[in-house]
Amino acid sequence: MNIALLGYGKMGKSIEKIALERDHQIVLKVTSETDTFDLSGADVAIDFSLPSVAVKNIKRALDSNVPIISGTTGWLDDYNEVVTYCEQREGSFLYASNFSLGVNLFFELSKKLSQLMSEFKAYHVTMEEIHHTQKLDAPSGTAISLAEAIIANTDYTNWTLKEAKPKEIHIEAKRIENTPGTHEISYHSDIDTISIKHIAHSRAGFALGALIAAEWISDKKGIFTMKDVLNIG
Ligand SMILES: NC(=O)C1=CN([C@@H]2O[C@H](COP(=O)(O)OP(=O)(O)OC[C@H]3O[C@@H](n4cnc5c(N)ncnc54)[C@H](O)[C@@H]3O)[C@@H](O)[C@H]2O)C=CC1
Ligand SMILES: O=C(O)C1=N[C@H](C(=O)O)C[C@H](O)C1
Repeated sequence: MNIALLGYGKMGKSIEKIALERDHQIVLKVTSETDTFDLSGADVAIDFSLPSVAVKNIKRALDSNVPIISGTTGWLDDYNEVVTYCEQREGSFLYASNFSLGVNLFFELSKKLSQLMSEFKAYHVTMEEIHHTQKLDAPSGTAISLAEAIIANTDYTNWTLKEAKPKEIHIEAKRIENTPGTHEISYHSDIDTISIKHIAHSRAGFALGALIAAEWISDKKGIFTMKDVLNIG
């Protein structure tokens, strides 16, 4: 496949490495230095850029009739607008807050745990996410996905980075040098704590998942998630 990389930072470079190993070609690399670009030679576009430019990039790919995968986090207030834009153009679009197989399994594990724990009111849930110090958004997109799924399956109402009131999920966002991404969910009672944790050892899982999604979407039309790609959940 001919791949356009919209964003050629830490993730763009990780994706390029794995794409070449899987016999794909990188036909375009867009960075903050790029003035104009042409997507006509691309079979698929992969956006790992910045929260402030992701929507523009996604719309640009849809305007060019190129299927678009987005992993950029921190822009989801505009998600519904992007879905409508894609539907109007009969395009192909897939967003995932986390492309790694491990985290997508962790999403399922957390959902099941939240359903189980919703019956046991002595426990309250908290979350911790740790990422590298260059990360622009907090909490992580993955933490938001995890929290939203807990809210959908329990009587928690919202998440907060501040001190949690009853029915709120407290998320602690830590920033530590060279940390690719760690997420831990804990259910606390006076007697004990139950925790589940996912630790990314590198960016390879995110990059491989994004490429698998790009290969999968290249001959499809519609709006998708990683559940469609991995056939889980
Ligand atoms: N969904 C997932 O599995 C993952 C998502 N992410 C997210 O991906 C995004 C990028 O992460 P990193 O690569 O670590 O960031 P980074 O800061 O290393 O790279 C960002 C890139 O975007 C480029 N850029 C700036 N303006 C642009 C524009 N107008 N169009 C296209 N590119 C532009 C920058 O020049 C840079 O190359 C973040 O939002 C991060 O949260 C990161 C890892 C995994
Ligand atoms: O910025 C990152 O690095 C990551 N961002 C994603 C997120 O916000 O959840 C996914 C992963 O945790 C790495």
